[in-house]
Amino acid sequence: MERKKPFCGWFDANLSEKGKQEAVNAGKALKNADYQLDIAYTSVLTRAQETLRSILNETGQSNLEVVKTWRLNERHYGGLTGLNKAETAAKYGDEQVAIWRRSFDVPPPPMEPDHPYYDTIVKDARYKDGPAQDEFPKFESLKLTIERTLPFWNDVIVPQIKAGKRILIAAHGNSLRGIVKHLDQLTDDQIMKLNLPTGIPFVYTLDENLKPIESLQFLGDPETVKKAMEAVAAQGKAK
Ligand SMILES: O=C(O)[C@H](O)COP(=O)(O)O
Repeated sequence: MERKKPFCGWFDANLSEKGKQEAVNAGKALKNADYQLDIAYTSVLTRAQETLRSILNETGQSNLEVVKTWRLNERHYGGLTGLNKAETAAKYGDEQVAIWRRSFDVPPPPMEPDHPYYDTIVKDARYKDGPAQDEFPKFESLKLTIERTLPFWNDVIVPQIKAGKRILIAAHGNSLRGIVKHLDQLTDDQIMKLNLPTGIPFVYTLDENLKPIESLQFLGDPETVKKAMEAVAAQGKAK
């Protein structure tokens, strides 16, 4: 197991070598399933954009229209940003880290102006069109993440789906958990137990009322998906 995972949140980390390989594999899985796409959405963070680029290369659709928005960013991990997850668990306990990572509405501690990444993030030119400085997050729970992701889903993505477009979203564990919670109408308790695996695409086919015809379907064999979910969950354990 990899032991060096930091909380990234809005820190603009590059993909690891493993992440790059996972992105290629995700692209192959979509190609094998023969998905044709009309438009793609991603966050303003490099790791999601790199993932999307690899996927589109693999599927032979590198010219696809791509829309980037901070509203699909990973949740803002506040004062935990940059800290090693396993070391944080050793210091504060597995239970506290599980609350910070997966509780629905308990946010991590805030990112204060003396945090090493505060200026890098707040002053980053990619946020010039939003969020506004007085609304710029210092931390986000899943609840707060959903509050900024869902308006984009409803106002921008839903009209495209209604127009018959087939869409791809390359985003992050927690911004995607928000969309899954919304689509599958999961309770606050149910979403706490869901760890989305990295690098394994999942598919929704929606009916005319935008309700999933089937809930969350992964493009991977069940054993691989289960192991990948367990690996994500284990990142927050001291041992
Ligand atoms: O930003 C991060 O650190 C990860 O993308 C998601 O982290 P989590 O699985 O600990 O919530």
